[in-house]
Formats: sequence, C-alpha cells, structure tokens
Amino acid sequence: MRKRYANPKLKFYIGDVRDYNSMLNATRGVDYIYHAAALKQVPSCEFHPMEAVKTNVLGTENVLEAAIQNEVKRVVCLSTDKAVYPINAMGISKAMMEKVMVAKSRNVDPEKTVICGTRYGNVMASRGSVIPLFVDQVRAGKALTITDPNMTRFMMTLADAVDLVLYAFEHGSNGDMFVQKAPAATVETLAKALTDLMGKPDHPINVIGTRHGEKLFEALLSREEMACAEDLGGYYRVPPDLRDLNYGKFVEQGEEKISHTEDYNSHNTERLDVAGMQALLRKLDFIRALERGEYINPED
Ligand SMILES: O=c1ccn([C@@H]2O[C@H](COP(=O)(O)OP(=O)(O)O[C@H]3O[C@H](CO)[C@@H](O)[C@H](O)[C@H]3O)[C@@H](O)[C@H]2O)c(=O)[nH]1
Repeated sequence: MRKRYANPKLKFYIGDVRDYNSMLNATRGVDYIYHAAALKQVPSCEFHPMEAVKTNVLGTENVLEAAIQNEVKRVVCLSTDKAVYPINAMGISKAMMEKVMVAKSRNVDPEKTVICGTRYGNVMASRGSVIPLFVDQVRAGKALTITDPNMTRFMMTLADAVDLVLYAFEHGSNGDMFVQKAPAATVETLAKALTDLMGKPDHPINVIGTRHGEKLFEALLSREEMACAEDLGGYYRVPPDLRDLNYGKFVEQGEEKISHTEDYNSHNTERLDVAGMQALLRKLDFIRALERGEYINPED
C-alpha cells in the first residue's frame, strides 16, 4: 500500500488492535478514526470464537479507549447486519462490539470525542464473497455452487458502503448507529443475473445447501431498533438506549410500539428481480468488463 499510494500524507504503523499500547501510539495526534479492523469471515470465527472476541470486541475497546485518551474528535465503528439477531460467532462478536461502542459513547465528553457506528450488508464483490466466486466458476466452466436459492442478502456497492460511513461521520452523535436502506436479492436471482450478463444463461447450477452459521435472511435493524429509529430518507439512525441502570425502567415499563413493529430485513426490504440485480451489478467496473468479454481483478 505504501508503494502503491506513495503519498506523504499516509503513515503506516506496525501494530495490532489487540494491543492497547500500539493503539495509543497509532492514535496520537489523530483527528478521526474509521474503525474497520475485524475478523469478518463467518466460518473462521465459528472455529476460533475467542480470536473473534480478541479482535472484534477487545480490539474495539482498545481503539475506543485510545481514541478517548488521545481526544480523537470522531470515531466511526463499522459493523454488520450479522450483528442483528446473531447466530454465528462473527455476528455475536460484532454485536458485542456494538455494545462496547455504545457503552463507551455514554461516558465520553462530546466536546472532545464522538463515537458512532454503521452497520451494512453484503458489499458486492468484496474479497472472498459470492460474486467473484460465481464469476470464477463460470469462467472455469464449473457448476455454480448455490447454497439455498431462496436465501436473501442486502446488496450494496462499495461506493454505497463508503457513503454510509461518511454520512455517519458527518451526522453522528454519541452512540448513534446508522444503516442505509438497501435492496436485497435471492441467491438464485443473483446467479441468474450474473450468468445472463456473462452470456451463459444455461450455465449449470449445483444446490449445495446452507453453510455452517448461515441465516436464510439478514436483518439490518431489529424491531426494537425500528421502533425508535429515525427515518432519514436513504438512511435510518438509531439513537443509543439512554436508560440508566434503574432496573424498574427495564422491568415495569414496556414499549407498546415494539409490539407493532417489524424488523428491517432482507426478506421485507425492496426485492430486486433479475433486471434490477443486473442494473446494480453494472455499477461494478469488473462486471462491465465481463460484459465486454474482458476480465479485470475485482480487487484492483
Ligand atoms: O458458494 C457459495 C457461497 C455463498 N453463497 C451465498 O451467497 C450469499 C452471500 O455469501 P457471501 O458472499 O459468502 O457473504 P456472507 O457470508 O453473507 O458474508 C459477507 O457479508 C457480511 C454482511 O452480511 C459481512 O459481514 C461478511 O464479512 C461477508 O463475508 C449467501 O446467501 C450465501 O449462502 C452461495 O450461494 N454459494
């Protein structure tokens, strides 16, 4: 990266979010932090859950504590839809990360530091994800490995994800969580959209079944969060729960609105059909290249 960007404004440190002192050192004199460091693969976290705890939970505590100590003005923490109603170790560790983020933000002086977060769904064509995998399978003449044709996922481009983080950066108050309203598609629709775009509409498909730790659909906001979310047009803002530790407020007072609210998930959001999915795919350079019969690495 140092050679690729060759920019004197960039500084690189050797360090680890697991090590508080290295975070303290790396955040000295810093104004803003985008905290994206994470173990993000579902299967590896499932087999090594304590590694996920160390990086995603304790690492976040280190980043935030160092940011507070060094009076960093703003910190945006990146989370995932898998942190909502989590069922796998990666999602559970990210849910705990969010709790750490909100707890820290409660006790911080907003004149000095603001800590907020974002949650997003699948970033299309990110490293190790299904779109580059399907493209490689088509190019290699191998059958597409579909887990469950009816499984849905929110679909976001990298540009959408960056916009969301910048929106949170500009508008966040302490403890706020931002999500972007996003469409979703079934895996079957995604596969059809891709094979058609690549001129292989009859490419074979192999249904392999749901993988370890996977959900049929993802939620970006729980129904409790939907009940207090502020609708900002393209985004939702969820303010932190600021009830204090007065136990009675949790036990004796309910919230009727929650009973009538649905969560915001990839089954009930806008559903893309094949044409809609293709329109979104065409926003990616490497997909437009594929349509022209060229191949460029999606990570370049
Ligand atoms: O061979 C495959 C691989 C995946 N899928 C499906 O494709 C969808 C997307 O899978 P994948 O691209 O592997 O992403 P996820 O497992 O949903 O996780 C990604 O998206 C999350 C947000 O939901 C991030 O938090 C994770 O870090 C990131 O890896 C899922 O429905 C999978 O079941 C298949 O059908 N066949």
